[in-house]
Amino acid sequence: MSDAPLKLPPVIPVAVVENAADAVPLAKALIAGGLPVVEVTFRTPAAADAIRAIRAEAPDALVLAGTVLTTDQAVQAIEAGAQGAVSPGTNPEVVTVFQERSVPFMPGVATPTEIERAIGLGCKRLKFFPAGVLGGPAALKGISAPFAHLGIEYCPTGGVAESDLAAYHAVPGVVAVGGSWIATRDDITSHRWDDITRKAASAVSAATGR
Ligand SMILES: O=C[C@H](O)COP(=O)(O)O
Ligand SMILES: CC(=O)C(=O)O
Repeated sequence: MSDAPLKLPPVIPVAVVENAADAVPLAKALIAGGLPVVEVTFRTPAAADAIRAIRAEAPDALVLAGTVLTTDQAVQAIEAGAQGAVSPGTNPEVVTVFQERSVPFMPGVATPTEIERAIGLGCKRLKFFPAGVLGGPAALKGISAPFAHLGIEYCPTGGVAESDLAAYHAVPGVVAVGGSWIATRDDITSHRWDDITRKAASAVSAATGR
């Protein structure tokens, strides 16, 4: 992220929340699985309210805003209490909003040129997206190698399965890995909280080897 680094758990569940009332049970299900973090994407109108509800009622969870594509969404995310944010790409205006308010932000990158550009904007933690179709851990290892001496950190996301976690975490600079399989849109709308807890615990175990 571009500002003070957040302490991130090894896996970041990426969530699409249709109904803000589902946000707190979702966060509590993840916490119960040992994964006190959720990325609430701005892909639904409920995102800001969902973030606000989690901050108020499940304060043990780290709440990130995801799919922040515009400066308006960046401001909404910050005002709702997001403790960090993520985008699929790098929009300099969005980067500036988060930097001016000292909220950690991970812009998305897919190429060495994009990494250089993000570094030039002052970002030190980057989302590698969409990691799977870009070539997975081997691609991230190769693309990130020339920047290793700069201490750039990565959160690969997109097309990740639990079975990939160990390989991604073995890539230098990887601090967390994101994915939607732990709490799918359907899991959330169907209130499958026990399934989410189980998948969160399994992901932590796969990522940490414990
Ligand atoms: O960052 C957001 C992505 O949609 C997560 O990708 P995924 O659904 O392939 O896990
Ligand atoms: C895909 C992605 O990076 C996001 O939704 O934030």
